[in-house]
Amino acid sequence: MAVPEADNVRSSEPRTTLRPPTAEGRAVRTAEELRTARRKIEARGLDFFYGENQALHNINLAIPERCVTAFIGPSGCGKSTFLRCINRMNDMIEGARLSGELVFEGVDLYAPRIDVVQLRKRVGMVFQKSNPFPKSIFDNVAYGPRVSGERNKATLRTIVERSLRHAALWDEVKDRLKDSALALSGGQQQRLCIARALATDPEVLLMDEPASALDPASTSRIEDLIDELKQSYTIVIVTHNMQQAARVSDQTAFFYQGRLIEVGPTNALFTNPTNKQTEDYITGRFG
Ligand SMILES: Nc1ncnc2c1ncn2[C@@H]1O[C@H](COP(=O)(O)OP(=O)(O)OP(=O)(O)O)[C@@H](O)[C@H]1O
Repeated sequence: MAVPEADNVRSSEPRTTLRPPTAEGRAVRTAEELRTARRKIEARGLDFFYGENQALHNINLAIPERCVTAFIGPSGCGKSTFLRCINRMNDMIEGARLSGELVFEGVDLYAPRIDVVQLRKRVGMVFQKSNPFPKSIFDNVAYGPRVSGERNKATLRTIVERSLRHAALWDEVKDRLKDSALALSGGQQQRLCIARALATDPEVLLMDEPASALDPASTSRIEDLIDELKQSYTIVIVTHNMQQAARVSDQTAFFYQGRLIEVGPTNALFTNPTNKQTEDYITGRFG
């Protein structure tokens, strides 16, 4: 079955055949490029616990710089938990505990001297449900820089325009920056949230099912945007939509029951998985 061009296939749809990704029009990194890319983030023997419950087991995974890495796997397998380890969002959960190493640019993210506020500036996050603040479009994007102490109006205007352009939203909103962000469509709100995440000039963008609440046209725009953004940012995306993973990512990691079962170049993983569980999942035998 061919991959539909701009659909929004839900995980509940039957997946009956192995589908190669449509690389058409997208700058997919080759296996060699992935292999030689700088390792932006690397998990080494990472275990993660919610109290007594171990959610991640001995994860060893390198995330290459300026590439898109997709996390796939059935519900509850630990994709979001791992994503949230990268910006230490799990820190806020009582009883949560991590062991092993999670290295960002050569530094262990869980070392005692790490400044978590600084880390979250370098690692932006976009959630499944767009969550603009009940403020103007401008103030949403300017929020992060203002919190960081930026007061110069001209600088803020420059940052807002640059971020909205990067998020492919500028042309749609440039004449109504003072309007409420809540008046934007769902797809526009999600791109606004991406602009807000970009405004603090992060190096990494974490996206937890960023398009799952969007219509097909908005989904397609977000996917195009991801493809553009990877020229400048390292992107990690959690998705239930395997066709989306195939379309947007360079590397795919398959998780199952808290374990990383297989990781590899997306094209290879979808066309020729080395692990039986991966094959069963991507062909829809479970999930
Ligand atoms: N805040 C939490 N407190 C306790 N347990 C949690 C918490 N968040 C997740 N878990 C548990 O950790 C395991 C992994 O959950 P996680 O949300 O990371 O999986 P997932 O693969 O992202 O799932 P989904 O695709 O449904 O979002 C599950 O057993 C889940 O119940």
